[in-house]
Amino acid sequence: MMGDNTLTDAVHWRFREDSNPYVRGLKVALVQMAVGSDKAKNVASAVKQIHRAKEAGAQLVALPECFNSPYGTKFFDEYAEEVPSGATSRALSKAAAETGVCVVGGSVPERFGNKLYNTCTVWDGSGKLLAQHRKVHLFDIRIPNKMTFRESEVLSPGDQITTFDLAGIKIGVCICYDLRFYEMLHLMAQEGCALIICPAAFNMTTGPRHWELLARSRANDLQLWMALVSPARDTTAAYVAWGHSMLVDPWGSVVGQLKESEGTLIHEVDVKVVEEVRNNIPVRTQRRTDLYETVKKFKK
Ligand SMILES: NC(=O)CC(=O)C(=O)O
Repeated sequence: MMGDNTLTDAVHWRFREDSNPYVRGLKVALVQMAVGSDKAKNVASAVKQIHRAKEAGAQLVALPECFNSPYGTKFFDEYAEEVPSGATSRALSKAAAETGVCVVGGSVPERFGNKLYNTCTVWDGSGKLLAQHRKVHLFDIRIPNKMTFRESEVLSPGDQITTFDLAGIKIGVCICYDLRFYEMLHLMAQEGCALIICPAAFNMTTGPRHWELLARSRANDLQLWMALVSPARDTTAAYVAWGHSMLVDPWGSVVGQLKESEGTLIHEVDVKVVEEVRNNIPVRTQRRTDLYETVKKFKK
């Protein structure tokens, strides 16, 4: 029997023939929004998009990295807020409670004591803070004649690996540069994640080279769904985001992708595909850990 069962106010699972925990679908919305210099306007736009995604049937709505602030080290201090008492946190919590959807709040510059972090907050459908991820790997790179960026000049790195549970589906969160660190995402897969959500703002140098490559590689290697959410491209900004928010299935296939302008990608994440791929290609049980063991444990 197929039918709709309501387990919580926030999440409506679509159950199919059996009670296998992987036999579930979750409708996700990836909001590729324009981000400008007006913080209140950015937050209002995010709230509006959460409501619109809910109307379109989304059960989980994800926003991009730095959705309330321009992306750049010179902006973080000015735009930073405390979590969860700041205005942006309060707006996301309210939007989640009003719509009953889970909100993965991209990221915001977070002030904590005298430190700043690049932080993603996750809100359940009652508006409660479900998880908080501080970008673990700061974006410090130097590509001669192309770009230099040093988040560590102003930000501190997080020291937690973040996963949360949404009515039985384990979901991991990483932020942008974190995506390049296979070991951390491997641990999320090992912990049972079926989906990893990555709010991210790649740029015009690394975006065309690595964005899709990394999304598909992680999905394929870890045999799970990968959702990457970027701000829309603004060619007048100090840092020009690549855009191209995308959803990749556990086969490594891109099932949906936006272009560079504003838009929302809505798609069902079928958790059953995770099990299917892992059964069909059982690399998880075929590792030669007698020869190598690079990823060992999940430190809480
Ligand atoms: N902005 C980032 O954190 C990462 C990025 O743009 C890249 O890895 O490329």
